[in-house]
Amino acid sequence: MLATETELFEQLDFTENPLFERVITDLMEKKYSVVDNFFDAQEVDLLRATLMEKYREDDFKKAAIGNRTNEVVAKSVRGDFILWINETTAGPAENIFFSKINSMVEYLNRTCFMGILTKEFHYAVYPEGTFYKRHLDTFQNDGRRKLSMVCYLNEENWKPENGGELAIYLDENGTEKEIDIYPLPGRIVIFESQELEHEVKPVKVPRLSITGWLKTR
Ligand SMILES: O=C(O)CCC(=O)C(=O)O
Ligand SMILES: [Fe+2]
Repeated sequence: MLATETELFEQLDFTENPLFERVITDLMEKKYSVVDNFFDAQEVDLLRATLMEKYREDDFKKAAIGNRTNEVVAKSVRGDFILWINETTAGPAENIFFSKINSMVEYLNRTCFMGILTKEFHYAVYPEGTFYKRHLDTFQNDGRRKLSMVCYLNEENWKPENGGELAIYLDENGTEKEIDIYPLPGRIVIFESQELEHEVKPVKVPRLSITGWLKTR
């Protein structure tokens, strides 16, 4: 019967991905997920080299608070420098980055109907002494931001003394709980943009990353 055949094809075409399944479970249970070695050492090296090349060319801008209609550079809130990544003009490193991100997005849309339609990503460099005060990623009045994603690109020997933890604030039955996540190379953190307040603690050595948002429009 036709319907059954169609169903069968849909099943054949689908391979469960344990990593993405864990991300989904984490998001449902605690609104965030940390995946180590999402990018391997070679991929991190390539992405870091690309970031540094653009940084040296001085392409980065001081990050602003707010969107284009509400642009204020507030050093007291955040001290990072950013460069938006255009997927259509992406180089080799960024293509590797987007192909992994895209396969995860497809998986999320397919298995949990997340409805992710667009995404935006930027490189970020936090020079020594900078931070990003506690905030919610919807401060830009952008309700389309569904999931926030950060991918860390520092060198292998990142130490706790370097600071720069991502602190995520959870509400556990009315009590606040802080989770500190170190920016280890290859690690990604995904969390609910509309739900979780977070901050980047002051860094003692430059901290490199790609940050982005998966959006519903
Ligand atoms: O770099 C991080 O760990 C988080 C960055 C962040 O919160 C942001 O750019 O909105
Ligand atoms: Fe943020």
